[in-house]
Amino acid sequence: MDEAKIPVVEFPGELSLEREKGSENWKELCNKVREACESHGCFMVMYEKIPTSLREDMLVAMKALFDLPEDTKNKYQNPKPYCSYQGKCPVVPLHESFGIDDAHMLEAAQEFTQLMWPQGNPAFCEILNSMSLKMLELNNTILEMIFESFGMEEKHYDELVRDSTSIFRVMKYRVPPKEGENIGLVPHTDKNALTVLCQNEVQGLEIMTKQGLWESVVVPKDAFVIVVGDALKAWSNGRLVAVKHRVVMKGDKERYSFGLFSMPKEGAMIEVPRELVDNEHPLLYRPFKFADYFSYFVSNISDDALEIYAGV
Ligand SMILES: O=C(O)CCC(=O)C(=O)O
Ligand SMILES: [Fe+2]
Repeated sequence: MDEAKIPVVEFPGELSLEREKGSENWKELCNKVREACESHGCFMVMYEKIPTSLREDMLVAMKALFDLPEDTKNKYQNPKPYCSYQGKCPVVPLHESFGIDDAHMLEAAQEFTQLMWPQGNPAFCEILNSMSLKMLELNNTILEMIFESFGMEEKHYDELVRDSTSIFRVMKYRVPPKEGENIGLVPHTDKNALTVLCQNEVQGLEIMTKQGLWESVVVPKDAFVIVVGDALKAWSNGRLVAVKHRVVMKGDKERYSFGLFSMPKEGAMIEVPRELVDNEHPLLYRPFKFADYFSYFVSNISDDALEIYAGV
């Protein structure tokens, strides 16, 4: 299998949004980000504002979480689809995950930690909370860059960020059997707006090219992978690509990954801004409530859910 050549964008260490905004460097960076979302629907970011030590702490903390007894992990139930603890799902037997709402808010991180460790685990809570906060900041920065590059009014960005919520997912993929199933996560597009992913050193993420071929994404140790989801694809009138991806396990090491999934709030509408419709880009999606689309997807799992549900 070929290795995917997805763009790598370096965010300068001193990237301070307020200071850099409007500068030529900043504009160049914004264009790079948008172009990557248009051509590939994903890219990698080197982002020094999340220190290596925090990433390492997160991976150690996650291992302890997944090492808890099955009964304890099963206590985590969340009414949102795909968020409750998922252990032995027959479709993806190697996959285990938790989806935690708004873990960047201290109370949410505390509540989750308390459920898993009734005797307390302040270190876990602190790591979970600060990692999700920093990943949410990165997510919002990238959204802002996309808006800037489209030359759109700031009010759109404000609306999008104000009307969004996030889920922090922690995932473990078991070592595959020598012979037999090695799929870690089935092919899908993310339904949310934008995803920021991070993983341990075990590779396995694959993306589908526009030609329909699978390519492996080799993620460098310090990189974050950014993935465009259906909500952003629809909002951008199809200009940004919601890339199809999956996880395939090989070798004899467990894979751990975690991701920040930002998405429109309950009740929020996705509507293509007028600026993104013209003769060359006729309107592709009608306005719709994200939550309704998500419910539609959950009950009609289909690769073309977005086109069927919101296509004009
Ligand atoms: O584990 C990964 O790297 C990818 C996870 C993913 O695609 C998802 O949870 O939607
Ligand atoms: Fe995904």
